Amino acid sequence: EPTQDKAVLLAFISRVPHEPRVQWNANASACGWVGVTCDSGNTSVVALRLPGVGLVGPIPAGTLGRLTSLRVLSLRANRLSGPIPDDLSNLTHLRSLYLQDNQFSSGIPPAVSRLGRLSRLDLSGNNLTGEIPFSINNLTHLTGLLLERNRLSGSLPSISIDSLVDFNVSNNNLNGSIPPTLDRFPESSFAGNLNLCGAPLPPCSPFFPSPAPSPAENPAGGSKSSKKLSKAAIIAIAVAGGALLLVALLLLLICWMFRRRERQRREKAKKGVGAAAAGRSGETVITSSSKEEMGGAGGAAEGERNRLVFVGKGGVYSFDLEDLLRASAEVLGKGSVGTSYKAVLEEGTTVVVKRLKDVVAMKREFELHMETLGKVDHPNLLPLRAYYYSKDEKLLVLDYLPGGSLSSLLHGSRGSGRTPLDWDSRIRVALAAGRGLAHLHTAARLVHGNVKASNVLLRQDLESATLSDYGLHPLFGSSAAPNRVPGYRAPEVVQTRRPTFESDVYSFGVLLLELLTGKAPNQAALGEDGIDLPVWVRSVVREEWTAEVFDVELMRYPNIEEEMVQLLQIAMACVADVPDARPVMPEVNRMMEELLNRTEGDDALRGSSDDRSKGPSTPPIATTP
Ligand SMILES: Nc1ncnc2c1ncn2[C@@H]1O[C@H](COP(=O)(O)OP(=O)(O)OP(=O)(O)O)[C@@H](O)[C@H]1O
Repeated sequence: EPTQDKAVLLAFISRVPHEPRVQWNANASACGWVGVTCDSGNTSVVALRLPGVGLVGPIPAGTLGRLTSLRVLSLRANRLSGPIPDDLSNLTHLRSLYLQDNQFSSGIPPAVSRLGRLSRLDLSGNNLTGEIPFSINNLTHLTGLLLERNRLSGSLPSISIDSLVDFNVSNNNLNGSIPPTLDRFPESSFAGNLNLCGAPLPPCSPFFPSPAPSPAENPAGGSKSSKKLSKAAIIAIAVAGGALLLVALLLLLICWMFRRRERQRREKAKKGVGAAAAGRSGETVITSSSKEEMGGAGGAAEGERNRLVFVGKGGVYSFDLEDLLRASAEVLGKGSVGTSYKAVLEEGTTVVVKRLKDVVAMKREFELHMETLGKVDHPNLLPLRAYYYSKDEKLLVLDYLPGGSLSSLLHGSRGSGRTPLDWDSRIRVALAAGRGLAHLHTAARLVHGNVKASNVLLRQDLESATLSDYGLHPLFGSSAAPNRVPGYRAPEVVQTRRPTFESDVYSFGVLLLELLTGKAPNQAALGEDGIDLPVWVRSVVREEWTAEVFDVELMRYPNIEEEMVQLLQIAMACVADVPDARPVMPEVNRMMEELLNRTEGDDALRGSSDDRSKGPSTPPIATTP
C-alpha cells in the first residue's frame, strides 16, 4: 500500500470538488481506487487518470506534485482552472501529461520544460496565455505537443525535437513566420492564428518574407513520406512544375522590365524635377516623384504603391520602398498597435518597420499626423523617419536601437546571469523617459498615449534612453482602447477612451513603480500576467510603510532606502486617482532631478558598490523643457 501517495491523493480529492463517481474509500487500498494505478509491488502510484469527472477549481499546491513516481497524469475534460502548478516539475518520471479541455490559465510554466522524459504533452483547449517557451526544446523525447485552442501569443520558437510526430498550435494568437523546424507539419497544425505566416501557411506579407529556408531542408522529398507516388501523380507534378516554372520566368521578366522602367524614370526625375522632390516643408519624397503620383486624385495605384515618405530628419536615410521590400526582416514583437520588424537593408542599414493594424485615419489625416510626428525632435524621443500609406498597408520606419527595452532589461529572465539594473541607472532611465515625455507635452503639445516599459528603448548611455510609439492613438479612433496594456492605463481613460497629458503622467507613475518594485504591471491585453501596481503598492504601504515594496535586486545597494521612498512618493503622486491631482511632467522631472543630484552627492559617502561600475557618472542634468 503506497501510504504516502495515498495521503497525497486524499488531500487532493478532499480539496477539489468533483462528481460523486470518484469515491475513494480511505479504508481501502489506494491501488484499487477509480483512476489510480500502482506499480507491480503496490509501493507507489504510477498513473492517475481522472478524465471528465467534474473536477473544479485550481490544483492545490503541494498535492499532485508529490506523486513523484507518476508516469501518467490525465486530468483532461474537467473544469480545472488557475495556473498549472509549478511543483509538477517534481514528476520527473512523467511520460504523459494530459491536461487538455480544462480552464487552466496563465502561461505554460517553466516547470513543464523540466519534465525531461515526457513523451506526450497535451495542454489543448485551455485559457493559457503568454509565449510558448523556447525551453520546450528540453523535452527531447516528446512525440506529441498539443497546444491548440488556447490564447498563446508571440512568435513560434524554433522547436527542433526530432521525435515530434504530433504538433498542433492552431487557434491561438500566435504571430510571425513559422520556423523552418516546424514546416513539416500540416497546415491544420497552425490554422486559426491570424498573424502566423510562411509554409505550410500562405507566405508572409510581401513586405517581410519569411526567412529563407535552410538548404538542408526537404532533401529531395525523401524522408517526409515513405509512400510511393503513382505514375499519374508524377506526370501531374511534372506538368504542374513545368507550368510553374514558366509562370515564374514570366514574372521575372515582368519584374525586370518594370525595374528598368522605374530606374529610367527615377533618373529622369532626378535630373528634371530634383528640387520638386522636396515638396512640402520638412518632407522628402524619395522614389518615383512625378506630380500626378504625388497623391493627386488621378494619382494611379502604381504611385501609391511606391511612395515611402521621409519626414523630419528622415533624410539621414537613403533607401526607398524597393530597398525596404528586399530587406531581410525579423519579427521583433507584436504590440498593441501592430507588429514591429527589424529590417536589415542590403546596404547594411538596419531600421525598425512598424506595421500598423486597424488604422481608421484616412489618407490625408494620416499624412498630416505623420508630418506632425516627424517634426518632434528631442534626444529622448525616438524620431519617426518615414511612413508608407496604402489602402492595405500602413508602415512606420524608425531607427533600430539594439539596446532593447527597459521592459526586457527589468523583467527578462531574472537570475540567469543578467546584470540587474542598479539604482542610479534606474533613476537615469526614468529621468530620460521623463524628459522625453515633458518635451512631448510642453513643446510638441502631443499626448503620448502609450507610456510603458517596452516603449522605453535603451542606448549605451542611459541618459539617452528614448521613448517610442508616441502620439499614435489618433490614428486608431476611439473604438480601440488607448494605452491598451491595462496596467498602465489611468482609471478615467477606461471610460473616456481618450488619453490625455494627465493620463500619460499616470502611466509614467506606473513606470516608476515598475522600476522601484521590479514587478511588471498587468499586461493581460497582451496575454501576460502582472498586477495592478498602484493598487498593490498602496495596499502594502497602507499595512505598514515598508521596504517590502522594493525590488529585491535593489536591496544590495547600501543607503538608498530614503531615495527609493522619495521616488515612491513621486510615483504615487503621479498615479493619483483624480487626474487634476497629478503633477505635470516638468514638475515630476524637477523632483527626480533633485533626487539624482542628491544621489550623486551621496555617492562619495556610499562608496562604490560592485555593480556601480557602469561607467563614469554623467554630467549634471540640463533643465527640462
Ligand atoms: N526602434 C526599436 N529598436 C529596437 N527594439 C524595438 C524598437 N521598437 C520596438 N522594439 C521592440 O520590439 C518589440 C515590439 O515592439 P512594439 O512597439 O511593436 O510593441 P510593444 O512596445 O510591446 O507594444 P506597443 O505597440 O503598444 O508599443 C518590443 O520588445 C520593443 O521593445
